[in-house]
Order: sequence, then structure tokens, then C-alpha cells
Amino acid sequence: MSEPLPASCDLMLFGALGNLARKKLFPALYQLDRAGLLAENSRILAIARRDLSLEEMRAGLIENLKAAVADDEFDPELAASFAARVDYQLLDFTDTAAFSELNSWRNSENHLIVYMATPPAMYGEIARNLKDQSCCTARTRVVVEKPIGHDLASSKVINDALAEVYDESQLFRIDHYLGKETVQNLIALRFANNLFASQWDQNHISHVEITVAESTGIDGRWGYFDKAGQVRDMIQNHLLQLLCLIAMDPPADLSADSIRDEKVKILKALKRITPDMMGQYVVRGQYAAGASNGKVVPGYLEEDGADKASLTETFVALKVEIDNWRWSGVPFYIRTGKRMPEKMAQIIIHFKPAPHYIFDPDQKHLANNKLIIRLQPDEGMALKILTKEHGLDKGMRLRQGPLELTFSETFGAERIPDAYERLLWEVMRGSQYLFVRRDEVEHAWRWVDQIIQNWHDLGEPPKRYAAGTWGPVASIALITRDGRSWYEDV
Ligand SMILES: NC(=O)C1=CN([C@@H]2O[C@H](COP(=O)(O)OP(=O)(O)OC[C@H]3O[C@@H](n4cnc5c(N)ncnc54)[C@H](OP(=O)(O)O)[C@@H]3O)[C@@H](O)[C@H]2O)C=CC1
Ligand SMILES: O=C1O[C@H](COP(=O)(O)O)[C@@H](O)[C@H](O)[C@H]1O
Repeated sequence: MSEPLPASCDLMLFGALGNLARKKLFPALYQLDRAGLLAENSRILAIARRDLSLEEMRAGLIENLKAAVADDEFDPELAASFAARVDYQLLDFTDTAAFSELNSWRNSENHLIVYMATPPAMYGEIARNLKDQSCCTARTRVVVEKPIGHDLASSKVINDALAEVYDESQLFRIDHYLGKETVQNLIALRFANNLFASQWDQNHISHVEITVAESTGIDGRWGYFDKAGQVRDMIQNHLLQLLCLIAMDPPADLSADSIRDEKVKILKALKRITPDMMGQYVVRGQYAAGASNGKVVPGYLEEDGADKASLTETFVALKVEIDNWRWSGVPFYIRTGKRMPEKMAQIIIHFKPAPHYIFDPDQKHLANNKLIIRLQPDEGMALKILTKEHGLDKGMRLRQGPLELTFSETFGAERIPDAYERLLWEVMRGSQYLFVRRDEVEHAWRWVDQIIQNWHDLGEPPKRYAAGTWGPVASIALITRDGRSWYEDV
């Protein structure tokens, strides 16, 4: 059964000439249009402070789409008809009176969506200005980007400012990992398959690994990244969201609040990492010059605009423990970094071995099942199981092989939509289940803040690793110390 088309909407896009809008939002809206998922009367108002005519803005938009979408997905006629949905408003977001001009664009029949693709410090001001000039109603949906603040205190300031104007039910806080098709599949995998649901706890699982690696560096975003670092940029949001989806209890239903309630319980149960635990539980790194995809690449401190004395981390590995019944004694090893050997995100569930082992003692290390969940690229899953080696002379020698599910092979080469397509579609439908609630953001900051504070107090610089490698050697030690290793598909 396909989902009904959402009603027509008016989308006001603040920051429409920025990096996110160019790279992700307009291409996603174009793809929705291409798939026939934008209602006929839906319109977009691009809002920015560059003095451009409507024709110039539309021409730039089409050029950008041409560069951003795959060649076989770019249709000049469709791009032109998509661009015709887009109007342009020159506006400084701090100019309260000027917001009144937005009202003349509004079509009151359409549902209003406000998308703030701007620095987060602007969210409160934009919200207040929209309210002052009566640009929105109690039905307006408001989309805000991560990161919400740079710590718990600043996130509260932003969330309070938004809450002065909007009810929580109107707020759609983006974590684009939740829009990835395979991340949503974690919910299907866990709660639609009793085979896994019944094995998903400390009785059956020994440990879990989560790796989100990028081969690129900071992509010209020094100004933003150096103030954030990998723990704020990736751990506080994407990695903790993945961890929650793996660790949470079954929600009562698929409603936004049922799922978010369960995620919050996990965030509250994360064991605090105290200063004395830092050496064993946390590794932070910064990339030095090295090679990426066969090319020599500069180190972090040699990137454009770099402050040569920066101590900002581009890699983090953590051992995370969850203090609850389900996960007692089951560590989650998580790592994420820039300038790793490849772009890859995967989760490995390591099941415990059978209680009594009767095979060749030399093969005991093989004897545990693993579930490998590939989020990107090559989306799919593999369950590593043990079978007997073929052959008369092999006795009962074991070997491990995969039960493999590669989505593109099994379900056809259907295009996997980008996360932003899914998220924009859900906003248009008014469904919040893929968006982050205020308390999730705040519990995540509370946990991450103590790690950042410990770094600050201990004053240790990040460990260097060569670009194109899997991070500092200490990140290997973090897991081998427990008699385990990061999973490698050999
Ligand atoms: N880019 C990305 O890949 C990702 C971005 N995000 C988040 O998305 C948001 C936007 O990021 P990004 O697009 O990279 O940032 P950019 O700086 O590229 O875009 C922000 C835009 O806001 C505009 N702006 C800022 N202040 C004003 C103002 N007073 N009046 C009018 N326009 C203003 C800027 O205009 P001007 O150019 O004139 O300064 C700029 O075009 C941020 O919250 C970021 O953290 C989240 C995930 C990924
Ligand atoms: O939010 C962010 O995510 C991207 C990585 O996203 P992906 O979908 O390409 O895996 C990261 O590069 C960026 O620094 C961060 O802000």
C-alpha cells in the first residue's frame, strides 16, 4: 500500500544559498518532485541575503541541480518546472520588520513549513521575527538542523527560544541519519523478526561495534568544524542515535513518542565516563598528512584556514556501557573519524558462543555468530554462521560464512532515496517519528559534555593518525584490551 500524497505546502527555506541547501535540500526537493511526491500546488520560498533577481536565483538553482544529481536523474525540463515552484526573497534574518514581506508570498490554503538551514544561533531570532510579523500559525511545522547548540547549556538556550514560539509537536529536529533507509531498517530488523528480538540482550550478545568512517577531511568547513570537533559533530547526534536504535526496548507502537521515549531511556542509562576512566574508555585523534584514495592529502592542521595549534579532534573511539538489565556487561565500541581509508558505516552485533563447545579447540575463536548491518555503502546485512568444512578429510572442522542480504541484489536495483528526501517527505506528512525530541538532544549533550570536560581538565592533546588509516593505534588498544578486535571482513 503506498502512502497518500501529503497536502500542498508552502516551504520557507531560510539559508537557501548555503551549503546544506545547495548540496542536500534542493536536490532532495527536486527528487521528490521527480518521483511525483510534491503536491501540485506546493511552493518553495528561497530566503537569503544576496541581492539576486528571481531569474538569476532560478538559473543558479538549475546549475546546482545539474551538478548535484546523478546524470541519468537530471531532466532539464523537470528541473525548469521544479525551479518554477521556487520564488526568491532577499532578507536579513535579523531585520524583524522585513519579515512582514513574507506574508505577501503565503498561500493560506497551503500548509506552512519553515526550514532553518542557518547557523543554529539564528533559530530563536528567526522564530521570534516570524511570530512578531504573524508569519506562522499553530499548525506551522518548523525544521531545524543539528547541532542544536555546542553543549547542554547552549542547546537549552536554543530550545527555549524555539519553545517560546512553537509547541514541541511543531518542531522537527533533523538528524539526517534517521532518514537513511538502512537506519530505519534497524527498527524493522529488530522488531519484525522475532528470531533477533528474542536474542537481543546480555544473555546472547557479547558486544556491539558501531563504525561511521569518512574518507574525506573537513571539506572546506574549517570555520564550523574546528569549533565542533568529531564528538559534537557526529557522536552527540548520529552515533548516539544509532546506538539508541540498537539498544532500545521495543516501543509499544511506531508512533513518534513511543520510539522517542525508548531512546531517551537508553540515553539516561549511559554510564558516565569519569576522568579516571578516560584512558580506558576514550581515544581521540587528529589526522596528520597521509594518503586518501591514492592521493597525498594534507593533515588537519594544514587545511585551508587552519589554526596550527588546534586541538580539535577528527576521530573518536569510545567504549560505551549501558547501565540497565538488557545490556549489563555488554560494551558498545563506537568509532568515527574523518580521513579514514573509506566511507563506510556499519554495525556489528557479536553474539555469544554456545554454552558448551565440542569442536576443535583451535577453532574456538570462530565460534560466535555475528550480524553485520551495512548502513552505507552496499546497504544490507550478513549473518555470519558456522558450518562444517566440506570434504571427507575435514572431520568436523568449522568455517564461518555469511547468510547475505544485499538490498540492491535481493530487492532489485530500485533507487535508495537520500535521507533528506525521506525527512522532507515526513515533514510534509507531519510525522515526527524520524525527528529528535528536545529531551533526547539534552540527554545526549549531558553525556557528551562530561567527556569534553574531562578532555579539557586532563589537557591531553589528540593523538595523531595518518590520513587514510583507521585512527590512532590507541583505538585498537581500546578494544584489544578486552580481548576483542574491530571487525574486518576478511
Ligand atoms: N552543510 C552540511 O553538510 C550540513 C549542515 N548542517 C547544518 O545546517 C545548517 C546550515 O549549514 P550550512 O548550509 O553548511 O551553512 P552555510 O553557512 O553554508 O549556510 C547558512 C546560510 O545562512 C545565511 N545567513 C546567515 N546569517 C544570515 C542573516 N542574518 N541573514 C540572512 N542570511 C543569513 C548565510 O548567508 P551568507 O552566505 O550570506 O553568509 C548562509 O547562506 C547549520 O545549522 C549546520 O550545522 C547539518 C548537517 C550537515
Ligand atoms: O552531519 C554530518 O554528517 C556528515 C556525514 O554524513 P553522511 O550522510 O555523509 O554519512 C559529516 O560529514 C558532517 O561533518 C556532519 O556534520
